[in-house]
Amino acid sequence: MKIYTAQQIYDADKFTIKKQQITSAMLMERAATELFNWIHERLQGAPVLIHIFCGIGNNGGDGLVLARHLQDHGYHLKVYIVDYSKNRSEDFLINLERLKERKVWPTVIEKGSTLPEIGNEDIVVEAIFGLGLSRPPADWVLQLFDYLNTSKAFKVSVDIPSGLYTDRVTPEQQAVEADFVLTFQAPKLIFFLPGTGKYIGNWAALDIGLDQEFLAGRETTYDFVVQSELRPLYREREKFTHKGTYGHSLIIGGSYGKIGAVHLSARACLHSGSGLVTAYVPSCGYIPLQTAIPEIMLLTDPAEQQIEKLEFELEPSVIGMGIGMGTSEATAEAFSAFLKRNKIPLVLDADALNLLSADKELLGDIPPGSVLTPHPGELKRLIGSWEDDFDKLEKAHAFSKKYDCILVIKGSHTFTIYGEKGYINSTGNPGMATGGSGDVLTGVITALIAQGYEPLQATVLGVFLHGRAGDIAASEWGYEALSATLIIEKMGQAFRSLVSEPGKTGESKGGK
Ligand SMILES: NC(=O)C1=CN([C@@H]2O[C@H](COP(=O)(O)OP(=O)(O)OC[C@H]3O[C@@H](n4cnc5c(N)ncnc54)[C@H](OP(=O)(O)O)[C@@H]3O)[C@@H](O)[C@H]2O)[C@@H](O)CC1
Ligand SMILES: [K+]
Repeated sequence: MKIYTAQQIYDADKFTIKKQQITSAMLMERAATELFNWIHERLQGAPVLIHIFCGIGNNGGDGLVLARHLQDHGYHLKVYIVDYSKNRSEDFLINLERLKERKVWPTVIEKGSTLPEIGNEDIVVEAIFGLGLSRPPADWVLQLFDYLNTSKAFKVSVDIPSGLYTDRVTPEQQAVEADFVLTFQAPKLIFFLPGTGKYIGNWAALDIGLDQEFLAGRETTYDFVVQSELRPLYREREKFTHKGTYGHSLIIGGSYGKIGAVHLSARACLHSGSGLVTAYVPSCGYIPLQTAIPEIMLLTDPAEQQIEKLEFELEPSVIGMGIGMGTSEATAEAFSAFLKRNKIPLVLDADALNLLSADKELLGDIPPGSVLTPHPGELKRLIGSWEDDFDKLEKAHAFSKKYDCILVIKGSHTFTIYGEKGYINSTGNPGMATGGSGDVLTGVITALIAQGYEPLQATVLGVFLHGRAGDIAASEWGYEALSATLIIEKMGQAFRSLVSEPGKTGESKGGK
């Protein structure tokens, strides 16, 4: 699902109006009717009080159309005009008249107005600012946002939470904290970034009939990856194949006290379809791993407690490395010498990333197309600190281009960055913020590369499947009890869900 910029949406809006020979007021009618349908389907005429706060632009116009439909269907409502500018849009004015024709007279809220009482059981719909916010709102408007935020009423934002920009974060950012955002046509990038996503409890994208051909022809930087896009990538197994068909993964890592990380990664790799899995660990890992996972093979470093040599004859299809490896001087030396010799594709995680951050010259030695999977702390060490999420993305793209690597920015919505493009994951849940979850992801991506998926496909698919497995596990265990082992146990179901379940599109969890 492409993520369009505000300008691309405005362009699609104009194009659609021209091609379909409709007026902009008709498009607004269509958009706001979708809003109404969505709300009406859920409320079914319930006698709840709905407060609709409208701005004076087209976002406010949407609010007015919604108010008219709600009125026509007998809902209880109070409508307010947040009068932050005298520059009313044409379609706002048209719909204000239409509302007045129905004897609904909105209350004007301006600087110094007493704000309306909002009951805990009421519903607030806010259509104050949409894509058009271009400068900081006046203080009294910010106070209104605060007032809405302190209310316990369920808050729905139209298109985006008022106060958020679509292309930047400001340090003093103040916005409506929406329980639900009903957004037009496609989700916006800010829904998925930690700094702005926290204003969005949940969201749904409403199809307002913008021209599909025009939209499909737009180049976008980001894609919100949904199941229907991944299904064609998935390669079903054929009958006359053998374990050699599905590659040989080598998982390198572990140190005294952290052999479990390799256990998780290797087991995840095994359960994600790698034909063969070998682990390379310090000697102390031999017995526990051999006992715990009989399906894998083991190579051991001559050193007992940490990796110090990193030499082996094996020629695997791909290597996943760094998990639980430690960053001692001896390990760092072995790692650096290994990178100079190695030509095999790499998936680098944890301490491999920390060693790369400590000696950035090593980045020149990683094979092109390698996958790096940092969590936020590791990312900061790799690309340097950032001012806000937009700055972070810019730095991540630059890093990916400079070292020709795939960067996985782990988070509530994991971003996979490769060159100019970014892929936003749609699966996963807060229960997955647990030790070992990242080790599992490394194993999953490694397994997919071993099976012949291109590294970028393997990463995007692996991140999705890892999150899906976590979602399946969470539905059984809840967030608190979720563990990395439970995620691995659901990998099979995650793969199966790709082919057996219709993909959910257009609606998702937010960042709260
Ligand atoms: N495109 C589509 O596909 C469709 C779009 N639709 C809807 O239109 C919405 C976009 O509407 P919009 O462009 O009129 O902008 P909106 O967010 O209502 O802001 C109003 C105006 O406020 C102004 N302004 C800005 N900052 C300010 C500030 N701090 N303090 C004071 N004033 C400020 C600024 O005008 P300015 O003063 O800069 O001339 C701005 O234009 C979109 O989110 C969606 O809901 C649907 O109806 C149909 C399909
Ligand atoms: K809004």
